[in-house]
Amino acid sequence: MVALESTPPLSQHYTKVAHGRSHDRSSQSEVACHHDLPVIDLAGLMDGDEGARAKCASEIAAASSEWGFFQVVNHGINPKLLNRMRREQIELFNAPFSRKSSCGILNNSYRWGSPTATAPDNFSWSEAFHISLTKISDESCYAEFSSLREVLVGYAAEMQKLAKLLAEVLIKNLGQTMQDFEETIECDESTCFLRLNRYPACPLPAEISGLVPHTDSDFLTILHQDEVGGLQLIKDSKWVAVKPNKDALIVNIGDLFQAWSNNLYKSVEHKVMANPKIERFSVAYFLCPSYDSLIKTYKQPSLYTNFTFADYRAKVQEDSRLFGRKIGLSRFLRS
Ligand SMILES: O=C(O)CCC(=O)C(=O)O
Ligand SMILES: [Fe+2]
Repeated sequence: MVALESTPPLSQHYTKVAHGRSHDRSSQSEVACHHDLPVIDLAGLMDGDEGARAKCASEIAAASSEWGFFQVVNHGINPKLLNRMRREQIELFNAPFSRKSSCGILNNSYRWGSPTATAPDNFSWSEAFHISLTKISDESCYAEFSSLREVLVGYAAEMQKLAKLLAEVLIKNLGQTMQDFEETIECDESTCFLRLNRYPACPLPAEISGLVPHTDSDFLTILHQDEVGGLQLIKDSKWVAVKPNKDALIVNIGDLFQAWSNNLYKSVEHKVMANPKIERFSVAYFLCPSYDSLIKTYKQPSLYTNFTFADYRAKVQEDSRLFGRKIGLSRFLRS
């Protein structure tokens, strides 16, 4: 009963977008390979000797170039915090749809379906709170969900620490110092985002994606997924399914690191398959700079023009409005 009234009217919206067109999703429904995504033990980075740190750093750099995606274990984030976040997330999504869409909580961050979708293949069967972290300690953000505040604040702080640690490894691997990076990039907790995702069970999983193929518009993302599975990423032009690992967090490179590293690190397309029976939850932390931060490649000649994060977001929003999807980094390639 609760599930019924908490789920947004995805079916009605999908029907409108599809206009009775059947959707050829043959390229997406082909069976995904089951290569294992690299698993990197961060213990060496946190408290190892110089040799262990260097080995771990080179594994992170290699996975960022070859895969653009990897898993981390011994990441230092307390599993109790991860579990509490999941419980709070479920409670929040279980609220009635009318409440979620009207109460303005979490800085008006509730989204569902794909408002800009112009065709079935850019429709996502999911709902999310896409939360700017600027005001998350304000009590006024939480309405009746007051117990979410402490968990969200703690979760964002831990994710920020881990994301900064990984970013530092990737910057140093380019031969730069953090000072070089911070000359044009301002990146702290207030400029980042957390996204709570719910993928309700979907009656047409062969036709509709849980989340359509995309790359992330950030430096890097840290994802905590549940045991259901469904995340897939492109590797060597094939979709690879990520097997859930309860001890691991998933890290992926975003567009800004691909530009900064002049394509050494890869921001790869990923998507979530819809599930006909079971709902799925995930939480993503996006390491983003301030809007006026200048993204410039670490070395010349640069493949990309210099752009601010505000320029990037504006282009993504414009393309989504005009074409129903993001075009991304190729918009900033030098001609
Ligand atoms: O839920 C997932 O597994 C992926 C989420 C994702 O890619 C995103 O929020 O950008
Ligand atoms: Fe993503």
